[in-house]
Formats: sequence, C-alpha cells, structure tokens
Amino acid sequence: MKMTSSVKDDKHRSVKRVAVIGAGVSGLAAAYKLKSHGLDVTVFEAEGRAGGRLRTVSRDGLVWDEGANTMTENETEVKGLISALGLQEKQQYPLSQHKRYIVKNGTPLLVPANPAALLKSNLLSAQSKIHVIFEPFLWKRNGSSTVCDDDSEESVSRFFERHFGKEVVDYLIDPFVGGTSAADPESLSMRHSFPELWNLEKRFGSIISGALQSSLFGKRNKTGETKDASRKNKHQRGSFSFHGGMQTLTDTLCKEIGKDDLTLNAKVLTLAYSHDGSSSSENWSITCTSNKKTQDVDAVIMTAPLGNVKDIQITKKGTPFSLNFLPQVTYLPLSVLITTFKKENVKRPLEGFGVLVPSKEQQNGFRTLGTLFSSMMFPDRAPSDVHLYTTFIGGTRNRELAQASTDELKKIVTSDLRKLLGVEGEPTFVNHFYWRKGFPLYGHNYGSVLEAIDRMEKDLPGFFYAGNHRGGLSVGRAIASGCKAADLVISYLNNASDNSVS
Ligand SMILES: Cc1cc2nc3c(=O)[nH]c(=O)nc-3n(C[C@H](O)[C@H](O)[C@H](O)COP(=O)(O)OP(=O)(O)OC[C@H]3O[C@@H](n4cnc5c(N)ncnc54)[C@H](O)[C@@H]3O)c2cc1C
Ligand SMILES: C=Cc1c2[nH]c(c1C)Cc1[nH]c(c(CCC(=O)O)c1C)Cc1[nH]c(c(C)c1CCC(=O)O)Cc1[nH]c(c(C)c1C=C)C2
Repeated sequence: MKMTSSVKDDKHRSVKRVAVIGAGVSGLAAAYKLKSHGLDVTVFEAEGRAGGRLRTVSRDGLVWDEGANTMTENETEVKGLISALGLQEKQQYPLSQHKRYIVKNGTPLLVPANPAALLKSNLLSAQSKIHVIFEPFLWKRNGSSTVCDDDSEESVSRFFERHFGKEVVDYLIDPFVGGTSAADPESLSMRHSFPELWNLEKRFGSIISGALQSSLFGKRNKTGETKDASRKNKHQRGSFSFHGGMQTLTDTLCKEIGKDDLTLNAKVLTLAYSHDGSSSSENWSITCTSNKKTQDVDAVIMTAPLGNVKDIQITKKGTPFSLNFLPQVTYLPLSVLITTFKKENVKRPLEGFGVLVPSKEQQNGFRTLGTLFSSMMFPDRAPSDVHLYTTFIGGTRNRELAQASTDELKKIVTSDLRKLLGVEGEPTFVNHFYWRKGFPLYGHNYGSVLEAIDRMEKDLPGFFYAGNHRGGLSVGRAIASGCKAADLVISYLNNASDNSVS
C-alpha cells in the first residue's frame, strides 16, 4: 500500500518537488516563481484562506483592506512579478498620495515634501530647523565623536537625536516608524530598521552630506548602476494598491498557482530531513493538519512567522532538531478599525494619504496611531456620500488598547477623528479586525534572530526561510524575499542533480 503521496521509487524523476509553507505574499511569490521554472510545488497554508497579511473585504458598496493598504515597487522582484502576472492595468494609484499629515498640538499639519517646505512648515521649531540645516557640523558635536561601531544596537531614536535633535525624533521619526512598523523609535534597532542610513553614517558621518555626496556621485557616475537607478526612478510613482484592493495580488497569484497545488487548512506539523546518501531526491517529509499522509519533497521554503516555526516538530536523520537557538521574537498587536461617516458630518475633511499621530500627542488626548483617508485615496471604494477611514490602534505604544472591544475602539476612533477632521455624530459603518501578532519587532536583539535563521538554513540542507521576518516588513520586501528563496532553491536543486549524476 502506498503510504506517501509521492512516488518513492521514482528517485530520478526529472521534475523536482518543493513545499512552500505559508500562503502569504512571500510564499505565493516564491511558489509562482518555482512553478514558472517548471518545478512541482505544493503550498501549505494553516488558515482557510490565502493572502496572510493581505486581506481585502468588499461589502455594502465598500472595499477596505484589513492588512496592508498600499505597496511600493522599489524592489526589482516586485516589478517583475506584477508584469509577469499582467497586473499593471490593475494597479491603482492613490489620489494626492504625497499629502500626508502629522498631528502637532492637536492639529494635522502637512508633512513637508522637500527642504524648502520643511523650512516653511510649523512642524518644527526654528531651533530644530537650524539643527537640521547644520547637521553636517552639529552631529559630531552632539553625539560621541566617533561613528557607532558595527556591533552596538543603537536605537532609532538615539541615532536620529544625535543627528537632528529631539523634536525631529518626536514629530517626524516617531510618527514615521509608527506608520510603517507600529513600533516606537526607542524599541527599534537602527541597524536593522534603516540599514541604508546606518551605512551612510559609517561612510560619511553626517547623514545630510552623505546623502548629498552619494547622490552627486550617482549623477556623475555613468555606470550601469546609475542607469538602473534612474530607470527605477522613472517607474517609481509612489505607493499603489490594485483595483479591488491589495488581495487582488494574492488572488491572482493563487489563480496562477492553481487550486490543486495550494492546500488550505493545512497547518504544517512536522518536517523530517532524511538524506540517506543514495539520492538527491525527496529528502524532506511533511505532515500537516489537512491530510494524515506524509508528503515527500526535495526542498522546503518556510514563510511562516518564526514564532510558528517553533511549534513545528523538525527531525534531522531521525533525531529531533531542536530550535532552542531561535530567540524570542517580539510581536506587536494591532487593531484596524474601518469607519464611514456621511460627508455632511465631516466638517474639516482632508485630502491625501492620511494622518499620523506622534506619541507626544497622547498628551493632547489622542489614542490612535494614525488614519488612512481610504476613500480620498480611492474614491471608488465607498458610495459618493460617505468618507471611508482606516484607523490603526496599538503597536508598542498601546498593546492593551489593541485588544479592546469594537465598541471601545469605535469611541476612541470617533473621538480622534472629531478632533482631527471635525466628524460629528456616530460612524454609519464600523468594522474591526484584530491582529494579535501584526508585526515582528526589528528590536535590539534582531541580529540574533537573523543569525538563528542563517543557522537553520545552514544546518538543514534544502531548507530556506523567507518572509517579513527577514530584510524588511513591507509587502515589496516580503515578495523580494520569497523570490530570492525561490532562486536559492533552484540553484540548490540544480547542484543536487549535478552531484547525483556525476
Ligand atoms: C495591519 C497591517 C498593515 C500593513 N500595512 C502595510 C502597507 O500598507 N504596506 C506594506 O508594504 N506592508 C504592510 N504591512 C506588512 C505586510 O502586509 C507584511 O509584511 C507582508 O504581507 C508579510 O507577508 P509574509 O508572506 O511574509 O507573511 P504572512 O502574510 O504573515 O504569511 C505567512 C502565512 O503563513 C501561514 N502559516 C503560519 N504558520 C503556518 C504553518 N505551521 N503551516 C502552514 N502555514 C502557516 C499564515 O497563516 C500566513 O498565511 C502591513 C501589515 C499589517 C499586519
Ligand atoms: C498608523 C499605523 C500604520 C499605518 N500603516 C501601517 C501602520 C502600522 C503599516 C505599514 N504601512 C506601510 C508599510 C510598509 C513600510 C515600508 O517599509 O515600506 C507598513 C508596514 C506603508 C507606508 N505608510 C506610511 C509610509 C510613509 C509608508 C511607506 C511607503 C510610502 O511612503 O507610501 C505612512 C502611514 N501609515 C499609516 C498612515 C496613516 C500613514 C501616513 C499618513 C497607517
């Protein structure tokens, strides 16, 4: 009787089989790439739906995203994927997306888009503006006289305070990191959150002169790298979504991968590596919740959050492979509240992307992290007589509040939007989605998390890790990480075949 779903005696079949664990955007991008390369792929997804943190809902004439709302095309892998899927026509660019607001003293102020606007803006005091202009000279006097050494885990707040002063941290950096990671600048490691700026300091000292010198150098340099960069800029039209919401991307990926190769409600429980030296094929056996049968594959791409990987029982050549070396990853909880208000009840609506609330503004009674002006960005996502808003609550700033009831959060959101936009009365529609583990924190121990991922890959041949725990939190970075893992699998399998032939 055949106990496994693969053909055990067909050791030298030419088509290799790969398991992708997790059907978030990184796993789906990896699976799509492997399949396009002619490999057999099975995607295992624990939940009853694919998409992970890309999650769009369409109801009552509204379209909203409960996870990622927009993405960028900064990574070449993203551009390649969108074009391979033929999704360019479905890309939806937000109206007035460069208008972003930060709250100061209770009032939303436009974020300055360039240095001249910064000088005119009320977001910073005259003293802070001078600090920014003279950063090339002041940063050395303010901070330690030497550039930080590689191993220290300096926080984002300390780094920027050394360069630009406290007010810049409080009213630019704090809201920016809140709106891109739900974290606060004290908890984040500079090296892991802003590696480019971290390296810029190492090269040039001053951030401003470093940025100027590297852009000048880039303009003078006529090498391929510069041409690439300018080509890239041409195509960078900012953030975008898709018609129908962000899930259009993962739905399209699922369609291309095909139902038969995507198993939902299939939480992976065990992974066994059993290379016996006789063949390069089918070294991995997998069991999951949906199917008691073992599935045999040649390589594995893991995209489940590291916290979940710890729950998987892994064995190597019959012996338990302990994952005790994986450090604890801190996760940030987040609630996302969708509200609509009749247009006539919003007295001071703002056009643009959205508004961010710095931590300091809690002293003025604000409790949310920020709100996206969803129907201002995408007018087709709500009936024309209402405004649709997407508000974020929780993160490191307020872990408890992230878990509050819908009713309590509705009051908090309404109160903040009353102060910011002049909403009156109750929202006409409310929807609440709670992410218990919304984001991994790129905190001060993040170096050890990355080392542990490297160790897993080194000790487990044919095992590759991808997703937003490595190399960045954004959708674009997750896609790039999935595509890179797929490339590594392809060369691993090619090498394995070459070795088994010789
Ligand atoms: C509220 C919110 C807003 C965001 N906004 C933006 C934004 O505007 N722009 C942006 O660029 N990024 C945004 N992000 C970040 C971005 O959405 C994520 O970083 C990205 O989608 C992560 O993709 P992933 O594939 O790495 O992980 P995930 O999407 O988390 O996918 C991992 C999958 O693995 C599955 N899984 C777990 N354990 C197992 C197991 N044992 N077996 C099988 N499957 C398993 C999970 O169910 C999940 O589907 C946001 C995230 C959140 C939470
Ligand atoms: C207020 C909370 C949050 C808002 N969005 C997110 C949170 C936690 C999640 C999020 N948004 C973006 C990313 C990707 C980050 C990246 O590394 O690219 C994540 C994880 C996109 C994004 N949102 C803002 C910026 C500046 C970016 C980067 C891309 C871009 O510039 O478009 C700012 C921002 N986020 C929120 C609001 C209301 C807002 C600005 C007004 C909500």
